[in-house]
Order: sequence, then C-alpha cells, then structure tokens
Amino acid sequence: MAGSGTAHLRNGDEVLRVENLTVRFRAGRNRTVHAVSEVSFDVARGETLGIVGESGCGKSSAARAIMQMPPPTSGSVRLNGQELTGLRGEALRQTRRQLQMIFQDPISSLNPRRRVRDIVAEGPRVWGAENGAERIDEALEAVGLDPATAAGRRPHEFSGGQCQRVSIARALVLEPQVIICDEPVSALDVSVQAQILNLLEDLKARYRLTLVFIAHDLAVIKNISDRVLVMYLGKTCELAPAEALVERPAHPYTRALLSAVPRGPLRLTAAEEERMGGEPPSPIAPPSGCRFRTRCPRADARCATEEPLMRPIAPDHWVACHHPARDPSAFEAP
Ligand SMILES: Nc1ncnc2c1ncn2[C@@H]1O[C@H](COP(=O)(O)OP(=O)(O)OP(=O)(O)O)[C@@H](O)[C@H]1O
Repeated sequence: MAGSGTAHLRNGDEVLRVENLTVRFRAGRNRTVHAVSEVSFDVARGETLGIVGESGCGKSSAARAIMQMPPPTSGSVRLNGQELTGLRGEALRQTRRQLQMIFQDPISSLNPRRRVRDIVAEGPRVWGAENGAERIDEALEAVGLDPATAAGRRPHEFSGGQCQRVSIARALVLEPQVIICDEPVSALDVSVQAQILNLLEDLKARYRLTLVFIAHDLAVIKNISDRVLVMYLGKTCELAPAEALVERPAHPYTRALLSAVPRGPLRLTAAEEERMGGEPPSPIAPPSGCRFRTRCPRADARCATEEPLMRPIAPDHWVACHHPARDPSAFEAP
C-alpha cells in the first residue's frame, strides 16, 4: 500500500526525522492491527510538534516506536542523523538518553514503592552521570518542587499534577534533546492542565528542548505547538503551522476535530456532522484509498481507489486529501 508520501519532510538540521513509520500488531490468527501506517515527519531543534487525533488513531504506538519500545514494524527513526531502528543493547541505551518520554498517567508511571529522589536518580545512576545529587535537586527545582520536602516522599503522597512534575524531572535530569509527551495532561484536572502546559513551555525555552506533544484534544495542542500533525486511523492527514491549521483547516477530518474545540472558530454543517459522527472503522480492516472516506462528506469514487499523498496547499501547509477545503489552485506549489 502506498504511504502518504514524504514530500513534506524538510531537509534541514532536524533533530528528529521519522520516515514511513509503520506499526502493526498481530491480533489473533490472520488478523493484523494497522496501528501506524507510513507516517513521516521531522522536528527541528527547539520546535514543538503537536500530534493530534482521536483515541485509537495510533499516537501512542507511534510514540513508543520512536522510542524503540518496541521498534517499529518498518520505517526509519533518526535522531541527529543517527538511525535508531537497527540499534540494540548498549548502543540503543546510550542513544535513548537523548530521547525521553512523559506518559499520560503520572501516578501509574511512577514506581509507588520508591521515593522521589530515587525515581529521579534512576536514570543518572544507570547512565553513570556525575554530580547525581546536585542534578536531582536542580531537576526538582526546575519543575517547581522543593527538593527538601519532595525528595523523600513517595508518589502516593502527591497529587496527579505533582506526580507529573516528578515524571518531567525524571526526564529532564538526563538532559535529553527531545521529550515525547504522550497525553501528559489528559489525566489531570483542567486547572492543573494549564500549570503543566506552562511548565513544559518554560522548560522548553530554558533548556532549548525539542518536544513532540501528543494529545487527542486540538484545544490543548494548538496553543503549545509550533506545527501540528493530524492523524486518522494510523495515517497522516494534515501538517501545518498551528495557527494556519486552526484558521484554515484543509482536511475534512481536521475540520471535525476543530469543531469539537469549545468556543472554537468552526461549526460543522448538519451534513458534515451526520457523516462524521460515530466511530472510526477498525484498524484491522482499514478502508481502501483514503482511510477517512467512509466518514468524509466530500468523498467520491476516487477516494476509494487512490490514496491521497501529502501535497502543499500553502507554504509549510500540507494535506493528504483529494478534495481539501481550500482551493489548492490558488497556491503555487514550490
Ligand atoms: N499491543 C497491542 N496489540 C494489539 N493492538 C494494539 C496494541 N497496542 C495498540 N493497539 C491498537 O492499535 C491502535 C492504535 O492504538 P494507540 O494506543 O496507538 O492509539 P492512540 O491514538 O494512542 O489512542 P489512545 O489515545 O486511546 O491511547 C488501536 O486500535 C489499539 O487498539
């Protein structure tokens, strides 16, 4: 099956470059889950790339495949030009230090039996880093926790937001280049969400971090991301600077996601709503051609037979759709 293409990849000094990432799972006899299918993107140093899509579209599978936990079924993941997919053992471990992940559920992602100091110290100990104690204090302070009172406690003594701060300190202490944040605020109260998002933005600027920020909610993604990649049923639909994506969504699926943003700029027509409601098809038997066609108000016969490739409709704005919302002829492709 043809992928969504790689024409949208830039050729610069990207820190992370993911090409044709594919993750498939066996699901019983002769059944395969097509969780991620030939997804490509790059992330420049200091950039935040948001990845958005509804539950089950393959965001976490893609994140774990980038981390090589486990490696993807196929495709390439390069960190500073180094291919990660073939690395094993010590070589992979050394490289992983540069690439850290923060998970959705902060409480269950922390070992309940260990004290915060030991949780944050685990990485530096494994990697043989020097100045362990100083680094841990610095990391805890950076995430807004007082080392004197926090370091000796265990995760259950903290709120969800504080546990997420500990997770962030655990990642930060290794001085990674890239942090993959997989739904880092979805399990938190709305009031705490904003605090964690602000913290991530501060840390990004202070330590010149590169972030991949995954969420199902475009309202969260649009404020924190420089560019946003939209995924549907394991495929890439659209990639654009956050502002352009919100103001000029081209893919019908992006329009659907935007219409769900409270007080957002876009409401679907009744016809769109009727067609796009309901559940996505199973990733065990994804539709032919464009995967969104079974819910798409614009779909025609071509969409069933020909998979749309990513193509530019404005500078830095790419869409994989045969019938994008804006008239592509108004823009001259580079
Ligand atoms: N280990 C596994 N074995 C079989 N199927 C899996 C496995 N992990 C994920 N899947 C399936 O792969 C698809 C993508 O799942 P994934 O968790 O990556 O999506 P997601 O967008 O991150 O969703 P969520 O936000 O709900 O976690 C889903 O259909 C899921 O059921």
